[in-house]
Amino acid sequence: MNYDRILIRYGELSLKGKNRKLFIDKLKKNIKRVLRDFENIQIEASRERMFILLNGNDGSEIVNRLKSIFGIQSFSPAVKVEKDLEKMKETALALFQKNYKPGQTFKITTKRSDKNFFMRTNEINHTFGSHLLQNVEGLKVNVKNPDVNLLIEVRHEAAYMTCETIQGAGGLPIGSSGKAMLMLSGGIDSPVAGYLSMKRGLNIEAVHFYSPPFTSERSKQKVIDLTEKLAQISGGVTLHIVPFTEIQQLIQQTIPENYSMTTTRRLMLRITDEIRKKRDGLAIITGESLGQVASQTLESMYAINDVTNTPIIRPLITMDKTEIIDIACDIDTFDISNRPYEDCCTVFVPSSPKTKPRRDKVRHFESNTDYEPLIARAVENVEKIRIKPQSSKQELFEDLF
Ligand SMILES: Nc1ncnc2c1ncn2[C@@H]1O[C@H](COP(=O)(O)OP(=O)(O)OP(=O)(O)O)[C@@H](O)[C@H]1O
Repeated sequence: MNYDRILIRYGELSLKGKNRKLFIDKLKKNIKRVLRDFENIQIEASRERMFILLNGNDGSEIVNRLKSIFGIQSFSPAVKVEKDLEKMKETALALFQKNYKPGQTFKITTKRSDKNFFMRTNEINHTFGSHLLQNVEGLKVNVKNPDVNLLIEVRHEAAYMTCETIQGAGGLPIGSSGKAMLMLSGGIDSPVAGYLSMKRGLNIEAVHFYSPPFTSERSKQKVIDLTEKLAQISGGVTLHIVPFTEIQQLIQQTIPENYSMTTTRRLMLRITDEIRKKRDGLAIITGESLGQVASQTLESMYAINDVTNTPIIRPLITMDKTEIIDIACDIDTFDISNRPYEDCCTVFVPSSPKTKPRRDKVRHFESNTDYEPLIARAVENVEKIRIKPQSSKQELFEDLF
């Protein structure tokens, strides 16, 4: 008895009332994209469940790819069976024998969403439990901590059976919450902020400020590689590389040193906002975490945020560095972020930046310079790169199929 499909549970989508259809459509589209190289799979979606019909394809690789798709709470390789008691028993036994090793314990868990099915949940558990006990020698039940949990879902159209439930990535399907611009430095934090935003359904485009010759090709490559990691999750990310040298040099000449970082951040935000407008985004994402460095005190954020009314999303704002690093390791960006190449902000960092800059002061310092033409020029000269994921790696789950 081999699994012939994958049953997908939506998780949080079930809370979304009227938007449900939109979310399910997005999820279906995202799954299709991730599995586009599997030629004859079929995806069937209903309000409660989605099914991927394998039609002879490699299930282990499909399982592997599904693990990182947002909007999936959990999923199971499964078999579909007609709601005929004898056929169900036969299938349950065959499936169990395939997944059980002598000496292991088991239990049956039934989900009966077809309320017209002639047996109730407990009755199904008992009937199938007895059937397995009668047919598998030495088998024992363990309700609390079984080695094998045979799940039976009795649905309207058929019953489904599985011995595996795999944790999904959770969250909402990418694209279901709209588009936002991620300010992506070469550091540890901003890729994590991008990942968490995608997890809540945001489609992201990345914006990176680059100051050659003070920052090298290798620092640019680092940001491309980080974007590639994010693209692996979403299927593709547009990266906007903003030439920033001219503006940074002007800031050095016109702004008192201890306020130069505040102005730098304000100009980055203004430019990102201009790119956002052109790209129809609705928010800006940063990797800021409260109190982490001088630019991330509340006073600093207040002075920097002054330049725009656009929502600024800061997914890491309350997180500790260790928590951020754990996620960076999970999403495989930590080692890239740790490459020792300079960022435009580290090159121009003042020796003692103001940790509590005042908004009126920074406005005053900037009032002597017309930044508009420089901002327009930077936006005009943005280098736009569409970054696609590399082909995904195959790991784990071979033995399920
Ligand atoms: N060169 C850059 N290009 C684009 N965004 C940047 C750049 N430098 C900083 N940012 C944005 O500003 C945020 C705060 O940057 P800062 O250097 O103060 O903090 P950080 O803790 O080092 O963040 P990160 O680890 O993301 O670099 C970053 O998370 C990022 O969103």
